[in-house]
Amino acid sequence: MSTVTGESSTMTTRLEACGVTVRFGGLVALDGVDLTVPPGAVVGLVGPNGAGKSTLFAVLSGLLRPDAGQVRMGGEDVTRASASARARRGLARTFQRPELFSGLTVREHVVLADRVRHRGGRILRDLVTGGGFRRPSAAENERVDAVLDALRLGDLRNREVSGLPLGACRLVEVARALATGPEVLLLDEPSSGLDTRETGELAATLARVNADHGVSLLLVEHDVEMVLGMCGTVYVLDFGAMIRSGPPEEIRSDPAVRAAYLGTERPSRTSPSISTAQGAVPDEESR
Ligand SMILES: Nc1ncnc2c1ncn2[C@@H]1O[C@H](COP(=O)(O)OP(=O)(O)OP(=O)(O)O)[C@@H](O)[C@H]1O
Repeated sequence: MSTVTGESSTMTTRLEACGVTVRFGGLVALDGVDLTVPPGAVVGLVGPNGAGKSTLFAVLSGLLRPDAGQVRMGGEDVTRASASARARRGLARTFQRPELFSGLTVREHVVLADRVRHRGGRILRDLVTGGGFRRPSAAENERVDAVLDALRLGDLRNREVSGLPLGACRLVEVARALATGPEVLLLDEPSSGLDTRETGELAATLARVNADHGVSLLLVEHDVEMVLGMCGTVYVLDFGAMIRSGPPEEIRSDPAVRAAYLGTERPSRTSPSISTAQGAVPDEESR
């Protein structure tokens, strides 16, 4: 990406996809896709079923290497960097189905993440020697409590995560991610399985995390309303192509976006296996 003066603007972005193409056999799942996550931004990625959202998420998080194009962090090419190498550079993620350790408490999840950040490779030695389970130091307690309080998880801190409601498990994942000190947090379908009230609460919490910690957020979501409500910039994928990006008010009224969601005026298909679009972009009147 260049400015009109030809000066590269990539140093101002935390995470970037540049011309990313992914093919699965004859199917073009992503076709030269661009996406930018600036510092402190809340960015959303939406699209009908089969549009390529999960594929782009996998490329950005380092689980899938693209056939063409680049992924950059802070302007540096990380396309060939592993997921763990990207994590060390400040990328964290949550999962559609929370990946937590059932025997550990909420607090222990965050303590472990804090130790990964502050003790680095020594945590492996600690786990072998039993040091990983030592009592947290005063400094660790202070940092962990700050994260738990930020996510309003204080009352649940000593509860084992097994048995917690899904909404709380999602917050534990976010807390664990925050404790690693990320610059960018990728959220994979954060509203999945939550009801309207829980989704609203989660959106408010994420907005607070973004405002208070300056962490850039990228949400990949089926819940278009959640994305339009909380993101400053929304990207819309359809059939592997980025058909629009812009502020929510533009996206909401864009004819191409509405057509993509309503399944009309579709571009020609690259594969007959692509499923029918579901859901619709809500208009202002129906909100
Ligand atoms: N491993 C794979 N092998 C072959 N085709 C794949 C593979 N993964 C995804 N696809 C295809 O790539 C296209 C994009 O899939 P992807 O899962 O990225 O879409 P999506 O937008 O996340 O869809 P959904 O909203 O339904 O989760 C689809 O046509 C899908 O069938």
